[in-house]
Parts: sequence; structure tokens; C-alpha cells
Amino acid sequence: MDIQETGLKDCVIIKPRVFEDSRGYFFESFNKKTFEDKTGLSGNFVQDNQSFSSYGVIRGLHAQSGEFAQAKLVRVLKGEVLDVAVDIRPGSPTYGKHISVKLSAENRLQLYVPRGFLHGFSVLSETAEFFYKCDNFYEKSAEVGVMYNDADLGVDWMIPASKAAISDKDLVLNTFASLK
Ligand SMILES: Cc1cn([C@H]2C[C@H](O)[C@@H](COP(=O)(O)OP(=O)(O)O[C@H]3O[C@@H](C)C(=O)[C@@H](O)[C@H]3O)O2)c(=O)[nH]c1=O
Repeated sequence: MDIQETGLKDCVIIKPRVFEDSRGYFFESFNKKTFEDKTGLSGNFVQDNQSFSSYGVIRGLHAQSGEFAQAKLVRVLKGEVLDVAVDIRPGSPTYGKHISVKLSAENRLQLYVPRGFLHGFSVLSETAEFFYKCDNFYEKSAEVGVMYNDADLGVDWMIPASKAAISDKDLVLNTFASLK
């Protein structure tokens, strides 16, 4: 697998090595030893999540706080999304900065979203199945979030406003400024 830096420390793009033959393809979608050796990060994932969404859905921006913080290794099983990670680690030189990367079933890219980041994605294809590993369990009481369209963050979700589909929960998230 190849590792590509994003400019945000510890937030990396992973390109798996794919073996193709007459039957189709094979790749290791996660190998703890290879992951840890190549990235220098911990691969102690304890929960897998999967979601299905239609075009225009924007999920995020989400995180869990304190001892419940989660790192996520995210990828797309079907379709294409624009995946977004925002550094909200106190004292980080890139605090408030975000990266976005297109993840698809076709490019098979994965994004490692470190603990202390907000995470979200928008669906660019007709539908998308999204899969991610988490290194800490879901804890409802620790959920925190920032509005997807926060002006200070300035994320371009590549979805026209008239087509954006947001959950009721995500329409009442905080501003980025209120996190400080
Ligand atoms: C995230 C999560 C949700 N749930 C439940 C709570 C709720 O009833 C239902 C749907 O939850 P949500 O609306 O929060 O799902 P969703 O908006 O897809 O939330 C996810 O968004 C992406 C961007 C992330 O980064 C994830 O960490 C997570 O926050 O599933 C769990 O049981 N376990 C979980 O780990």
C-alpha cells in the first residue's frame, strides 16, 4: 500500500495494492501490521460502521470528544463521495484547516482521520455505500459537531445548495467558532 500525505499531520491517504487477474481483483482492505508499519499510526480499531446514502446527502461534521475520541479509517464500497476532515486538535499548527478527497469504489482510496478531527462526507454519485473502522466505540453522550456550511471552515461539498440533504440532527450543530 502507498501512503500520501495530506498536509494535516497524521491524516493520510492510503492506496491499497490491488491484484487483478482474469477472475477480478483482490486486495487487503486492512492489515493491522502493514498499516502500522507504513503509517507509524495505531491500527487498534474496535468498531466497523457502514452507511448508505443517495446523491446530495451530506453527513457531518462529526467527532466524539475527550476519552471517547475516535480515529477513523474510511472508504467507499459503492459510488463516490467527497470526504472531509477538519483538524480541531488544540494547539495544532493546522487547527481549523480541512482537507477533502474524493473516495470511490473505483479508486479504492482510504482516508485515515485522526482523533481530534471533525469528519464528514457528501455523496457525489447516485448512491454510495460508505464503510469505516473506528478505534473507539460509539458514545452518544460524547458526540460533537459543527455545521457543514460553517463560514469559517469554508468547505466546498461539491453539491448545489438546492440538492443538499442534511439530517435534522446535522442542521442544528454548532459553529466552528463556538468550539474554542
Ligand atoms: C455513528 C453511530 C450511530 N449510531 C446510531 C445513532 C442513530 O440512531 C443512527 C444514525 O446516526 P447518525 O445520524 O449520527 O449517523 P451519521 O450521520 O452517519 O453519523 C456518522 O457520520 C460520519 C460523518 C462520521 O464521521 C461518523 O463518526 C458518524 O458520526 O445510528 C449507532 O448506533 N452507532 C454509531 O456508531
